[in-house]
Amino acid sequence: MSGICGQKQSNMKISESDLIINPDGSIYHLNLLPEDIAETVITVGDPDRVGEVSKYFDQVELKKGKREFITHTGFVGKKRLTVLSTGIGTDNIDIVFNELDALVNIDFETREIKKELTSLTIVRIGTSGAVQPDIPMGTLLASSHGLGMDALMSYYQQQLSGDEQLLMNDIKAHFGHLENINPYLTAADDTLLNTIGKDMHQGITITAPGFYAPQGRLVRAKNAVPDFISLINSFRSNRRRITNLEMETAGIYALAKVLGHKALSVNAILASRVNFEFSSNPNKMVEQAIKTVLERI
Ligand SMILES: O=P(O)(O)O[C@H]1O[C@H](CO)[C@@H](O)[C@H]1O
Ligand SMILES: O=c1cc[nH]c(=O)[nH]1
Repeated sequence: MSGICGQKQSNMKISESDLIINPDGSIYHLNLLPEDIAETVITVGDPDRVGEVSKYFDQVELKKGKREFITHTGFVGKKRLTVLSTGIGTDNIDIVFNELDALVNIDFETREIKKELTSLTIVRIGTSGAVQPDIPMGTLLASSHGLGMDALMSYYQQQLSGDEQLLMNDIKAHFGHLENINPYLTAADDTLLNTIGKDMHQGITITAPGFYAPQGRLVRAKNAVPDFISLINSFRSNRRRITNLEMETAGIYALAKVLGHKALSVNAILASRVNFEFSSNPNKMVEQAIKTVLERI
């Protein structure tokens, strides 16, 4: 088929260069067939964490992978679950979320958008650093919002709710002097936040486009934004505050909403950036996060 360029419409075929399907019928990067994924998906950053989640499955029906994208699908009791690694960063989230959505919402035979769309439930189990002194290492934190400091959502159309817009106004006022950063904001799925995230610490998670200077770390290269952690942890909007830093949540929340999926990010806090501490036993904290999410999902 020759390529149809431009914006996709629901009655148009999506071209072979916009949506790449491998010769075996699988989606380009994830290497998955539509039937390979469950409607509830756990994402993790680290490919090695996929097995740490699926070891709790009662039955594993599928293990596939390509590059950093490792997928296991199986059952916990009667519930079918997929766990999938995204690797690091929102550039990978762009790939994972567009391809997960294509697996459920595009007919791979006709290359058309399906008439009935499926809304996936997607829960990230990640690691993160806290920026508030009362959030110690070992905390399990559910992100009420993802605040992206990367560029991903400069390339997508996004509509904010009234609440998101009010919070965004305060964010723009606080961070407006950082001329090269164009922040974006999306709330968690409310139901997931109040079920899986219930009784967890909750707060705004900043998603950074890097681990070092973009998270206020100073090793040898000089930082362009001085006192970044103080700038972050002094932000307030009514009773809302920024609680932690990592590298995927904002992209996940924003693309999930754009594509009609439900998302929550649960963070095992491995670092306290204000107390200059990093966990000596990160695996134990991640294990706790995995068990808690699997009990509640
Ligand atoms: O442990 P994961 O899920 O990868 O999450 C965090 O750890 C990585 C950085 O070390 C980034 O991906 C960050 O978001
Ligand atoms: O400080 C931290 C810890 C884990 N992951 C991050 O991105 N930052």
